Amino acid sequence: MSLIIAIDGPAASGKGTLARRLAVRYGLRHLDTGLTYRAVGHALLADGKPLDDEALALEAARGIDPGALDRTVLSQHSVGEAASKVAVMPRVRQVLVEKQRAFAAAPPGAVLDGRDIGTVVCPDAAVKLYVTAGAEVRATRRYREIVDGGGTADYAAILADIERRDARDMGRADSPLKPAADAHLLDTSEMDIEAAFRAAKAIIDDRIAARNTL
Ligand SMILES: Nc1ncnc2c1ncn2[C@@H]1O[C@H](COP(=O)(O)OP(=O)(O)OP(=O)(O)O)[C@@H](O)[C@H]1O
Ligand SMILES: Nc1ccn([C@@H]2O[C@H](COP(=O)(O)O)[C@@H](O)[C@H]2O)c(=O)n1
Repeated sequence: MSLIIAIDGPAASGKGTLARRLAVRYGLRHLDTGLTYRAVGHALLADGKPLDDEALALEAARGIDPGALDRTVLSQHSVGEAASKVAVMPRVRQVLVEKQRAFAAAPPGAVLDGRDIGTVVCPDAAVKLYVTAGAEVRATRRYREIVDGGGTADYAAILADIERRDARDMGRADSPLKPAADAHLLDTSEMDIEAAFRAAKAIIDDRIAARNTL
C-alpha cells in the first residue's frame, strides 16, 4: 500500500531535515515543495523579470519539473524571499500543486514537506506532521548552518527574514500555512535533530500500525 507522509511548518523549523531522514527510513521518495516555489522565483530573478506579475510567474511555474530541482542554486537567501512572493499567487499555486500531487501519487509513496501539504496538496495523507520551533530558535539554527558552512551571517537579519516570511506565509488568502486539523504537532524548540527524528518516527509507526489493524 502506498504511503504518503505530509510535513508542514514554518521556515527553518527542520521539516526538510526530518523529511529527508524519514524518506530514507521508510523507503519513500522525497519532495521539498519549497524548491518548486523557489524555482519560479529564481526563473523570474534570473531573467530580470518583476516578482509581482502573475502571468509571468504562471509561465515559469508551468515549466517546473519537480524531479529536476537544483537545491544548491535555489537555496540562496534572495530566492527564498522571491519564492514567498510568487507563492501568494493562486494560479501559480494551482499549477505547482498539480505537479506535487502527481509526484506524491507514484508508488511506493512519498514524503512531501512544505506549507500546505496536509491541508491542500495531500489532504488524505496517512500521516501529517506540523513541525515548528520558536522564531529565535529557527534563526539560530539558520545562522549556525551558514556560519558552519564557512559563510558570514547576520543573526538579526535572519530573524527579521524568518518573521517576515512567517507573516506572509500564514497571512496569505490562498493556502495559508497552518496545521491540518488532523496533524500531529511537533515543537522541536527543545529537541536536537535525533530527538525530533525519534519523535516523528514514533508518531508514524503508530499510524502505520493503526492502519494495518483496520
Ligand atoms: N531539531 C533540530 N535541532 C537543531 N538543528 C536543527 C533541527 N532540525 C533542523 N536543524 C537544522 O536547522 C536548519 C534548518 O533546517 P531545515 O533546512 O531542515 O529547515 P526547513 O524547515 O526545511 O527550512 P526551509 O523551509 O527554509 O527550507 C538546518 O541547518 C538543520 O540542520
Ligand atoms: N508548500 C509550499 C512550500 C513553500 N511555499 C513557499 O515557498 C517559500 C520557500 O519555501 P522553503 O520551504 O524553501 O523555505 C516559502 O516561504 C513559502 O512562501 C509555499 O507557499 N508552499
